[in-house]
Amino acid sequence: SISKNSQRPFTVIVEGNIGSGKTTFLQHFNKFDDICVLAEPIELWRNCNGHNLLGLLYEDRKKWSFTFQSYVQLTMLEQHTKLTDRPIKLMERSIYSARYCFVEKMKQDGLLSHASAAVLDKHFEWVKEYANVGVDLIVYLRTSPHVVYERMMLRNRAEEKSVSLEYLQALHQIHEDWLYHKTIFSVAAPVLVLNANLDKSVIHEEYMKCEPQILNRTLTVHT
Ligand SMILES: Cc1cc2cn([C@H]3C[C@H](O)[C@@H](CO)O3)c(=O)nc2[nH]1
Repeated sequence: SISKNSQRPFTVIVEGNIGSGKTTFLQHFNKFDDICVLAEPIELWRNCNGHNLLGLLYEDRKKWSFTFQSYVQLTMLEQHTKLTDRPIKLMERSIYSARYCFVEKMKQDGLLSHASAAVLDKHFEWVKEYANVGVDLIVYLRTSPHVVYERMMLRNRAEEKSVSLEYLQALHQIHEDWLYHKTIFSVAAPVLVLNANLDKSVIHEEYMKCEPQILNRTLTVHT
């Protein structure tokens, strides 16, 4: 039988810490007509019917974590299932990093009650089972917490003023356990690890290394 994935484009997700260069990576691949590039829908999180959920999150994590992650999960589901006539879809983050990195961290920090986490988990499990959210390749922009902390401070995103080095270190460790050591959650697809500590002046050579894998149009029917 034709599986639910047969209509899906070759789907690549780019994962990494805050400040790991995901936007720069996506921009590098914008030039290919075959690729539908989907940046993280941060503007939706900044304006949900006029509410800046991202701002609220960083003002009071305990109060807004559930609200924020609920909306993130919906917007990422929208991106996963967004139709495109292009053979390849390249997404910044995913429904997987939402659950395995950010929700996980909020659970660890007690910012999500067990009840709230259970509701997010039920929603995630349903989506994984019944929605078209399959992935074919994960690009892991691997960085050191000190490097991304510097970049985050330089980028100076208003809402992120309160983000600490400790938070980035914890988020880094969760990404490492998930995508490098593969010791915590299931990994949805093969992982390509890039050294994303490299300076902007040479990082494009590192990105070019994975062009063959990303531009590869597997003709296999997804089973
Ligand atoms: C999927 C997903 C992305 C994402 C981003 N964020 C935060 C980290 C950054 O400060 C900002 C933009 O990535 O949003 C989050 O708290 N939870 C998330 N879940």
